Amino acid sequence: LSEIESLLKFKKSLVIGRASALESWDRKNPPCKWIGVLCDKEYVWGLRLENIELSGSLNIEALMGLKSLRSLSFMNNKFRGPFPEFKKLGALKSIYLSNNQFDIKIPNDAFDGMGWLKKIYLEQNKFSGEIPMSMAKLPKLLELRLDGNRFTGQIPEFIHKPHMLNLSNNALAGPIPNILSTMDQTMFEGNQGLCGEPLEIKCYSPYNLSSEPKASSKTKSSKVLYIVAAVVASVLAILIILGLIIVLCRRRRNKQPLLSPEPGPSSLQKRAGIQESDKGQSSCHSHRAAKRMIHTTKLSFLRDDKGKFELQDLLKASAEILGSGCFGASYKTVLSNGSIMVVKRFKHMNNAGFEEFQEQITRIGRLNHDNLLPIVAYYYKKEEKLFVCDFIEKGSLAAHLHGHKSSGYPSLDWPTRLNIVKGVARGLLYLQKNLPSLMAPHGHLKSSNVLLSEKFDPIMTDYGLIPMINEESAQELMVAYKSPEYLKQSRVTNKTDVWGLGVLILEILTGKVPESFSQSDKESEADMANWVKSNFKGEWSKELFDQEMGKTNNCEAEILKLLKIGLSCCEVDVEKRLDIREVVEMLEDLTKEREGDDDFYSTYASEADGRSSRGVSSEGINLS
Ligand SMILES: Nc1ncnc2c1ncn2[C@@H]1O[C@H](COP(=O)(O)OP(=O)(O)OP(=O)(O)O)[C@@H](O)[C@H]1O
Repeated sequence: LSEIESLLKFKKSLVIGRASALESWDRKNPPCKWIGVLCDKEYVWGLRLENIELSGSLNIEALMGLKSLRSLSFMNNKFRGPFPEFKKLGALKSIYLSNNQFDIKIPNDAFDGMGWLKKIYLEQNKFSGEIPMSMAKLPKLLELRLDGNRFTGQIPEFIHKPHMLNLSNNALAGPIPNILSTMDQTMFEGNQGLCGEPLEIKCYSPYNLSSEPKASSKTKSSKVLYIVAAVVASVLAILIILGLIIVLCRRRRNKQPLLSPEPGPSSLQKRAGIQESDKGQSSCHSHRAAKRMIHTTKLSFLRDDKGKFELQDLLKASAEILGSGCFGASYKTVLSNGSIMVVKRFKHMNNAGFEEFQEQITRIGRLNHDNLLPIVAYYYKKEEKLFVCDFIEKGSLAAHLHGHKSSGYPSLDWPTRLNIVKGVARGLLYLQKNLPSLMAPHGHLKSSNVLLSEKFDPIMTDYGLIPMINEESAQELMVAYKSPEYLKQSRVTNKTDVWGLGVLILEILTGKVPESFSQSDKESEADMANWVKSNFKGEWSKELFDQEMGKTNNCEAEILKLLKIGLSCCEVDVEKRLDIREVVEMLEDLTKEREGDDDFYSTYASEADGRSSRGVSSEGINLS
């Protein structure tokens, strides 16, 4: 078959959700002009069909006519069904199937004979069963992502250590093979049964016995022990479930409502139009129903340092609207115990079912970092989600940069701005390490989602939400999907948050609103970088930088360095863009020369007119 015939045959096996997505796949155009077909010297070397709601089957056999084919990407689609027969394409170097709906076991020999395969991305599907042995035996494997699936059993012995491996959030058990023991521990997190280095969980019998080749009698006894342990665990689990069901049924019989009777519309209720939930009318036939009932009628707490309060307390409290974003409005409410909380109401959040939602929110709830605002509690109902968190008095970075005159706060000075950038970068690095299953662990970084603490340290909100937001709304509303890689190649990568940070740096330095550069082709934030690039002549210029920054106090060299870091973060080519670890290091280096100069802030304070806290008044402007 010619390349055209092969591709058209392959297309026939696809069901295309977005009707016009493959319109260009037509005989009248050469295949190298077709959408998603990547060519090198007129030969097809890759297919990149991402984010176009593809389903149906992947007719790998049809692609055998493409002799130069090396890379296949079908990420972010709706494929399911049998595992594609990639091994028929022995010269493939990379396979991307992330974020699809595969819910099958991968045959053990699925990768046999794929001697050139370097990259396998299968994360965020529902693959089950054991990790295939043929995968662990690939001689050139460099990058492997299997996170966010349902793989079970032990990790096979890899014949060599991949550069990048992510097995987090599966159901793997047993000892981590020695060869992988020096990898980052986050790559194994979220697997209940794994033990050994790099996790801080010691392997006890039976797994520590089976980690090395053993005499057959030992293997047998470890198997027996394992079976006994599994039986005991199952019996215990059944007893706990039965106990829970009995407790819930008794509660119901005693007619103890989970929510007290509604006294009439309350303030938050009135303002937000929040409906009271089903009041637990469901029967308690199963544990699952019981569990769901709890979560549809009560607030679920992720932290307990705020004391417990009920949904009713929130609904009764007086509420003030803080603002409305793309996903809904945020309200400030004062509880009867005096705590001031913010309730954010989320629309467009039905991407994940109840269990997936809960998994993701639990992951977010485990995070703990000074530059991340924790979610205190949440309320789940199919059509409505509420997130509750602390009220941050000083409000958002956006308000301080673009509306400080009306907010009554002085404008932000240079050291404060630099401190904000550093904190945001550290927070992003932490997110990347701790939510490794997400391509863009923040995904929605913008100045209104950076709040400022009492000491003007940044506290980020609205992170980790991508898996929960409806796909179409995410593509329309979330910052990550406005990145050049999404607009040009329909992909979000693990450097997408870096691009968001770059835009934030440019916003902080220029005082310009990124959205004001919006064009009809929607490449708004990339245009802000272009604007800076075309106005930056490599040296200090009064026009480029925010006049509200006040005196720059001989820090021009540092400011210029930060601008260059910001521009490197906005590099359109993802490969050339810095990664977040590099950005953090560069930011730490930026002020190395004045390290140990504890007087920096105070000197600054004394020289900046009218500076209160860590801001300067606009009268102090003196950009030299
Ligand atoms: N915990 C909080 N404390 C103080 N102000 C907050 C808090 N959470 C949000 N805000 C502010 O409330 C306003 C509305 O926030 P909200 O998150 O609803 O929308 P947004 O950030 O403008 O957009 P998006 O919905 O895209 O995140 C913003 O100005 C935000 O900075």
